[in-house]
Amino acid sequence: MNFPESSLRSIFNKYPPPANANFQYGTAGFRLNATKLDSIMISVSIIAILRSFSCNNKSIGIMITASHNPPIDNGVKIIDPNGDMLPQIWEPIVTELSNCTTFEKFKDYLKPLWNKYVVNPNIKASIVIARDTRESGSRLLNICTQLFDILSPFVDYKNFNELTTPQLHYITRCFNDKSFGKPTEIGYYEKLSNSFIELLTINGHSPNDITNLIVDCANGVGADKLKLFLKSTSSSLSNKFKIINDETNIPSSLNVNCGADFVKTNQKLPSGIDHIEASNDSTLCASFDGDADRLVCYFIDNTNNKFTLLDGDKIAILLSSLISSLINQLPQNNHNHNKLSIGIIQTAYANGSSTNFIINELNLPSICAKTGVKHLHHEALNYDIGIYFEANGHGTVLFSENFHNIMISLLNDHPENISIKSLLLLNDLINQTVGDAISDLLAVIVSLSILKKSKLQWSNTYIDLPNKLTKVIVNDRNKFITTDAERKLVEPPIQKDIDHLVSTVTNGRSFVRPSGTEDAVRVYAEAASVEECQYLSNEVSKLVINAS
Ligand SMILES: CC(=O)N[C@H]1[C@@H](OP(=O)(O)O)O[C@H](CO)[C@@H](O)[C@@H]1O
Ligand SMILES: [Mg+2]
Repeated sequence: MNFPESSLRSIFNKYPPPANANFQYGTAGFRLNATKLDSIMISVSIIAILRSFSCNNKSIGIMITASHNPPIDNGVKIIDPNGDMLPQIWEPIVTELSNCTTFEKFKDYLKPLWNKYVVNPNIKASIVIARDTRESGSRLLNICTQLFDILSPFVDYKNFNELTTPQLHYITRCFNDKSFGKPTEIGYYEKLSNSFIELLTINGHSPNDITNLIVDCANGVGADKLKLFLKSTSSSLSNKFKIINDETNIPSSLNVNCGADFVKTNQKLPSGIDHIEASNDSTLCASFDGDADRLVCYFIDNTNNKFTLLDGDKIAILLSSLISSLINQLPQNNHNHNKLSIGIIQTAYANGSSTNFIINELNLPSICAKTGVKHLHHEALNYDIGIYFEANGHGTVLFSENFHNIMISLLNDHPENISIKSLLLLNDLINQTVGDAISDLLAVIVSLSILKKSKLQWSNTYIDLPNKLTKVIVNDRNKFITTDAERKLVEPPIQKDIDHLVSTVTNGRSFVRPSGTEDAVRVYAEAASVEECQYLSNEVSKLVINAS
C-alpha cells in the first residue's frame, strides 16, 4: 500500500478548496484570481506526478503564469514530456480532482488513479517547475514544492524559478530528450544564439545590418530573459535592441497599457513607444505578452501616418515565404524534397486576406483549427513542416523527423548548400515545443534579412480586410455549441440568420463561439469596408443577445 494518505491529508487541510469549488482546466490550464489558486496547486502537482508515472517517469513541466491577464490573476498548466500541452483526456481528471471539496472525496477520487499509475514506487516521478514574474508566483510555486517535499519518496523536482513559458516547454523536452538541447536556461540561449548568428552569416548578413528593434516586454518575464539572451550572445546584437516596459520589479505594471494583447486588441502603440520613434524607417517595434509566448510587430507607416500591425497572420506568412523560398532553392538532382509536405494552420480568427494569400499566392494548404494553440499544434504535426499561428501572435513552426532526415541526406550530397543549411538552422532557431516570443522575433529578423524585405514590404504582402472582435456577455456561454472548427453555430439555432447577414455585405464573414478563457461569447466579423464590418458585427451581436 503506497498511497501516502497522511501526507496528502495534511497538505490538503493546509490548502483546502472552497466549498463551492467549480474549477475547470481550460484552454490555458487554470487561470483565475491568484488568491483562489492555492488548492489548485495541490491538484495540479499531484496530477503532474501521476502523468510522469504514466509516461515511464519522464519529466513533466508545471508552469505558473496567467500570460496576458491582469496582475492580480495567476494560473497554472501542465507540460507533457515532449514539451507540448497536457493531452486533452487528462484535463477532466485535473478538473475533477480540483473540485473535490473534502479530503474524503479527494482521496476517493485520487486513490484508484494513484494505484493505477504508481505501480513501481521505487522509480520516482520527475517534475520541472517555473513561474513568471507575477507577485503571487513565488507563493504558489512554494505550495507545489511543499507537496513535492512531503512526497519526496515518490518525486524528484527541479525548480527553475523565473522562466518564460516557452523556456520551460523547451527545458521539459530537453530533460526527456538530451539530443534536443541542454536542459538549462543557458543551453536555451546558446541554441538560439548559435543558430541565429549562423543563419545570418551563411546568408551574407551580420548582426550589424539587421533592423533596429524596440521591444515592449509587457513588464513581464520576457524583459529579463531577452536581456540575458542578448548578454549571452555577440555584443553587436544588443546594440540593435532597445528594451522597454521592462519593470519586472513593479508587478502591478504587468500587461498594463502594454504587451502583445494590448497592442493587438487596441491596434495602437503601447505606452513607452512614441509616435516619432515608431515612424523611424529603420526601426521595427515588437511586443511580447506577460509570459513571452506571443509576439506581434508593428510600426507607424510614414506614407499615411497610420499604426500598422504585423500580427500572427503576417508572421506566419513571412516565415512561410522564407521556408518556401528555401525549399524552392534546394538542389534539383534529388527529388526527395518534393515529398515534403507543408501546411499552414490558422484559426477562424485569421484574416480572410491572409488565408487567400496562403492559398492563391503561396500555393500552400491552409487548415483551420479550433481556437487554442493545442489544437493548432496538433494539426501542425500532420505535416513535414507545419506552420501555425493564432492571429494574436502565438505560434511556431514544427519540423518533422522526416524533414530532418531528408535534409541530412541532401546535405551529405551537397555539404555547402546554403538552403539546406538554412532550413536545418531554422529548425534549431524556432522553438519546436510551443510559440516563443524571443525565438519568433529572431526568426522574423532573419526572414526579413534573407528575403531582403523592408517592414513596409512585409506589411504590404496583403492588405487585411477590416475586422472586428467583440465580447458579448450572456447568461450561459455553455449554451453556445459550435461545429466546423468553430465557424458555425449548432446551438442556439441562429446560424441561418448569421449566414443571411453575411450575404448582405461584400466579402463578409462572421462567426460566434464561446470563449474558453472568459465568461463571454466572442463575435468575429469581417467585410470589405469598415462600415460593412461594423454593421455585420452589430447585427450578429444583436442576434446573440436575443438568442441567449
Ligand atoms: C480570439 C482569441 O484571441 N482567443 C484567445 C483566447 O481564447 P478564447 O477561447 O477565445 O478565450 O485565449 C487563448 C489562450 O491564451 C488563446 O489561445 C486564444 O487565441
Ligand atoms: Mg502568453
